Amino acid sequence: MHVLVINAGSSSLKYEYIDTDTRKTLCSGLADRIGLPGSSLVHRVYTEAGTTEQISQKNFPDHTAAMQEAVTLLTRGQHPVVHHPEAVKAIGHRVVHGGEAYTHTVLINDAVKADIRRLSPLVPLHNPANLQGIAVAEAFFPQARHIAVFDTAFHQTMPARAYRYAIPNELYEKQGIRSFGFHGISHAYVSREAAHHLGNPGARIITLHLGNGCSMAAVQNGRSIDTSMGLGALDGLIMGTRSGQLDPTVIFYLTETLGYKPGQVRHLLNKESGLKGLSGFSDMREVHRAADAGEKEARLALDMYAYRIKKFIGAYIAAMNGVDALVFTAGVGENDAAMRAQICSDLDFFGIRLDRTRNEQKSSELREIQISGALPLLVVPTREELAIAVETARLITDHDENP
Ligand SMILES: Nc1ncnc2c1ncn2[C@@H]1O[C@H](COP(=O)(O)OP(=O)(O)O)[C@@H](O)[C@H]1O
Ligand SMILES: CC(=O)OP(=O)(O)O
Ligand SMILES: [Mg+2]
Repeated sequence: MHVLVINAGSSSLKYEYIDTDTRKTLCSGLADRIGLPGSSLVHRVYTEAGTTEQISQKNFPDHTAAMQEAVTLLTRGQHPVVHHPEAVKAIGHRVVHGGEAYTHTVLINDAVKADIRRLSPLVPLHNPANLQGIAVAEAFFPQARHIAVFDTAFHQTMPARAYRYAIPNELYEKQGIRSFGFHGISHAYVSREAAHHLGNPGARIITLHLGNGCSMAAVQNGRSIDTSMGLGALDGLIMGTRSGQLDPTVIFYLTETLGYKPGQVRHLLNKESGLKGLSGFSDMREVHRAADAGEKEARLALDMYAYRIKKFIGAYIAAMNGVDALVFTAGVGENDAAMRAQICSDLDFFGIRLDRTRNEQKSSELREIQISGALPLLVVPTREELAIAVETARLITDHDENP
């Protein structure tokens, strides 16, 4: 089946057109800086002959304008991939928050959209953008079936002892306040690839998704049993611009003593914190450059980032009474050998011992980076879009076979 996958962010729109039978991406695109000056769309088409790239430097005032351009390039670009928008029959959308109701992929209808909207305050950077992506795609592809694949769904297997907060019961029972966890599409995909590689479906795996947003998961028997994000996508690890875990007292102090408004606190913790708050840079490559140039704040940011991750590794080894593999994925996890080395340093008590040469090698395939005989340390490139496409195709096939 051919599936168009849409991953809408607050100021970006990513898409991939995937053949789920061959697992091949036929074309992909990224529009960024939507609504800002200097927006652009990079559209790539992959053929037997190689990759062609078309860059559109137009200004995209909103996601609709970016999608319009994507449709134009898909149908009438230098290498059209579909001949008419009507040829697109299946569209898979990444939706970040699905709450407790969505443990699986679903066909999008008005009730599903209302639920995604209701959860928006919990993930202000994500669900509103996802809804916009759905609206725009529905307008351009009214004949297609639109499917939501949720970042929260994989973590719905967590036991109550992991997902509950120690606050009065009625806040869970009546208001639904609990931990959900995110990046589930990625944690599920890379843990499955790792278990397959190890030949052990029951493996205890710790997955480290280190991108702009960062989270870890403890996966046992293919099920998430704990994860570092919570009610929203702010808890846990230090991220590009998000704080990760902190004592809630910080929030009371900001609002009650320093006079911050709730919206200012939300902005501070989502957009001005993390690596950016510590070093001035949200992009890990720039933090490294600054640290290498001797900037102490950047060095401390790297130390804090790695230290936080080490503590979660320890926690998840305890949660699973052991571990069979660690899996690094996403932008930092896949590409940043120096950070992987810092995270793995001084964890030999757990059998974690990195091989320097293997760690430095670059590849777009799954690979092992531990010294021989040590705990498997894997780098597994995440393919969230492929995972969304496969889920979308599966749901549509199920529907058609059992209408
Ligand atoms: N070679 C690299 N070395 C270090 N960090 C990298 C490298 N390539 C990408 N990154 C980092 O990966 C992060 C983005 O990860 P990515 O998974 O693409 O994010 P997103 O959450 O937007 O999908 C950025 O902090 C970027 O600096
Ligand atoms: C949930 C989340 O943090 O997603 P992203 O990494 O795409 O921002
Ligand atoms: Mg990502």
